[in-house]
This record gives sequence, structure tokens and C-alpha cells, in this order.
Amino acid sequence: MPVIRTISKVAKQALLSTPGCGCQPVTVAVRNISFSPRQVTSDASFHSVSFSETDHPKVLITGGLGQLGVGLAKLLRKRFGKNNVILSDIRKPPSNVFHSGPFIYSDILDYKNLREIVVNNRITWLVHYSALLSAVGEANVALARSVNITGLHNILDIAAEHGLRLFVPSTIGAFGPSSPRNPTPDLCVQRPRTIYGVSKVHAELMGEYYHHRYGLDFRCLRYPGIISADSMPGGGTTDYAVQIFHDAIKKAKFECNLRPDSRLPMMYIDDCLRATLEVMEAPADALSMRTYNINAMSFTPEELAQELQKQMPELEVTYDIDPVRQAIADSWPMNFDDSNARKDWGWKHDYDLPELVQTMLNYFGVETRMASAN
Ligand SMILES: NC(=O)C1=CN([C@@H]2O[C@H](COP(=O)(O)OP(=O)(O)OC[C@H]3O[C@@H](n4cnc5c(N)ncnc54)[C@H](O)[C@@H]3O)[C@@H](O)[C@H]2O)C=CC1
Ligand SMILES: CC(=O)[C@H](N)C(=O)O
Repeated sequence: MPVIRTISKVAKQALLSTPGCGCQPVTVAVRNISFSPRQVTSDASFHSVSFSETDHPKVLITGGLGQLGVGLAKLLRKRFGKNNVILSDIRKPPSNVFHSGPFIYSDILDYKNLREIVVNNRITWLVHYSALLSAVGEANVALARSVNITGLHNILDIAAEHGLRLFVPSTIGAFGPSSPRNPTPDLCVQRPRTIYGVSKVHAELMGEYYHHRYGLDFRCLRYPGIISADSMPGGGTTDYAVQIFHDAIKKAKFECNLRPDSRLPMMYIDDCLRATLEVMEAPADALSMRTYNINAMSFTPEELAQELQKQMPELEVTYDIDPVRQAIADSWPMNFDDSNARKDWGWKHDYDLPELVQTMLNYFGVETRMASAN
């Protein structure tokens, strides 16, 4: 078993050369030692795509047809050029998305297909958005485990083999009932009670392990619940904060599936996508950690409804609690401490609750006027 012997020899040397007490991270760059974290045949060799900081990155976004991917592709294409950002998913793209830039089929559970896409397109940045979210994950644990954990393993191995910069989002859902909830710092107890949360803690730890062990340029932000106007959420606990706008506009009525006092951290999508670009562009030496909380605002359904009612006094909100979502919300952070992101790479949000509500209503107002003009 020549490959395995070589690996253990290199690993041993790396461990032995660790200075001091051995508590320093062992950084072994994949490209320097020609082995991959995945078991490979002895004649395989890996070449990282050399990415000079003056070049534009070539970006692949997985799970790109969900709530966040299309918006991120738009932002990155503005910055790096249309053809340098490839959206991928297992679903069929709507025609406006298909015609707005490169789109490719990619199932993250198909390792060979993923590797082919990375190689053929000379990908240098990978944004890994594929996932099953909290409520959908509880309804289908086996699939969530497979997509969120097995899929992540494929992504990590491919990113390490090809020297990619890898972004994987985590979430407020990576914390649980034994975490401090108000506020929740970056480093504290993480014992989530959902398969979604467990898979995200796994992603944080595996990404950081690959960073220390193989030199993978892993970057991770824990997103709050994200609110967007032109894309719908994919089955999470914070979805109510998007749905309320749609129902307010359509029917002036909204039935909320969380208790009126369920406080959760939230963020407008533009802040979330900008944070993602900013942390991806941050110089490595600015990052004292590889996983950061980011925050903007925290509110309850009642507070969101009151802010909306300032502009739409006719809006009626009732409550019909979904016990699964409520139990999840009760175990998540109420306020998020993102002081490390602010200190290390200058994170600053633009939208608080009043600006969020105004921006969402403006968006729908424009749409309504356009619809009635047609
Ligand atoms: N939207 C939010 O409020 C938050 C999102 N995040 C994270 O951000 C990322 C993106 O979130 P959203 O866009 O909201 O998710 P979403 O649920 O809207 O979209 C996920 C996408 O993954 C795709 N997918 C599922 N199985 C796949 C597979 N086998 N191969 C390839 N793609 C597959 C789905 O088709 C879907 O388009 C996720 O990792 C999520 O955990 C984190 C915190 C908050
Ligand atoms: C906060 C999240 O991760 C997501 N929106 C969910 O509610 O599952």
C-alpha cells in the first residue's frame, strides 16, 4: 500500500515538526505533498489551479437555484464578469436565470461529475449552497444527512484536491438549547437538535480541519434568517419573515407559524450576499478564524408585523403555531454576537428593521404597479 504509507509518513513528519506543545495547527498544503484526503490510486496526481490575486476568480455555485444563489451569481457576475460565475443545481432553471449567464447541472452527490465540472471550467472559487434547510430536513432526515453531510464531503475533497477557495454557509441553526442565546458568541457550546444544525456544525468542523490539516482555504459565515423579495425560502424556520410580505400584499392577512414573541436574528439578502463576497475577498491574514457569526437585526413576528402595519394598517396577523418550527426557533439564538467579523474584516450591515420593511414594500410596490400596467 505505497500511497497509504507515504501519507502516514508525511503526516507523521508534519506532526513531529509542530512547534512547542503541539497545540499549533498543522498546515499541510495539498499541492506540496501530492496527496488527497480521498483515497486515490497511486498514479493519480493533483494540480491546483494557480490563481493569481490579479486574475478574476472562476466561481462555481452549487445549489444555486434556491433563495440565495441567483442573487449571489448576479453580484459576483457584476464584479468578475458574467462568464466567470457558473450557477449549478439539480433543478431546471427558469428561463430568465438560464439566459442570464452560465448554468450547469450538478448533483453534489456525484463526485466524478463535480470534479469534471471543476476541472473543465478551471474553477478557483467554490460557493457551496446546496442543502436541505431546518424544517425540510426534519421532515426528511435521511436525505438531509446525505445532501448536507455526504455532499459536503465531496465538496471538501474536490476543493482540497484542486486548491480552491471554498465558501460554505453555516447558520444560526448550528446552535442549540444549551448555547447562550442572547447574545450567542462565535465560540460556545454547539449542541443543535436538528439534522440541519448537526450537519452545519459538522461542516464548520470539517472545513476548519481541512484548513489546518491540508491548507484548504475554507471560509464560513453563520447566516441569520435571510429575507428576500424576489426569491422564496426553501423550507426553514425563518421563512415566515418572507411569507408575511407576500401575504400582506396579496391578502392583507397573514397566519404566522411561530409564536408572536419568537425572537430570531435576521438579515436582508443584500447584506448577506455582500458579506459573502467580502469574506471571500478578505486577505487570509485578516481572518483570525475560519467561521464567523454575521448579524444585522433581531426581531419577533409581532415586531415585524407592527413595523409593516405602520405602512399597511389594514394588515391582520393571526397565529397558528407549527410545533416543529416553534421547537426549533426556541432552541436558536435570539441575538447574534458578530463582533469578530466586524473587527477582523470590517463587516457592517446596512439594513435594520425599518429599512428592511421599506425596501421589501418598495420592491412589491414596483412589481404591483408593473403588473397592473401590463
Ligand atoms: N436562506 C436562509 O435563510 C439561510 C441559508 N443558509 C444556507 O445558505 C445556503 C443556501 O440557502 P438557500 O438558498 O436558502 O437554500 P434553498 O433551500 O433555497 O436552496 C438549496 C438548493 O440546493 C439544491 N440541492 C438540493 N439537493 C442537491 C443536490 N444533491 N445537488 C445539488 N443541489 C442540490 C436545491 O435544489 C436548492 O435549489 C444553504 O446552505 C443554507 O443552509 C444559512 C442560513 C440562513
Ligand atoms: C436560518 C436558516 O438557516 C434557515 N433560514 C432556516 O430557517 O432553516
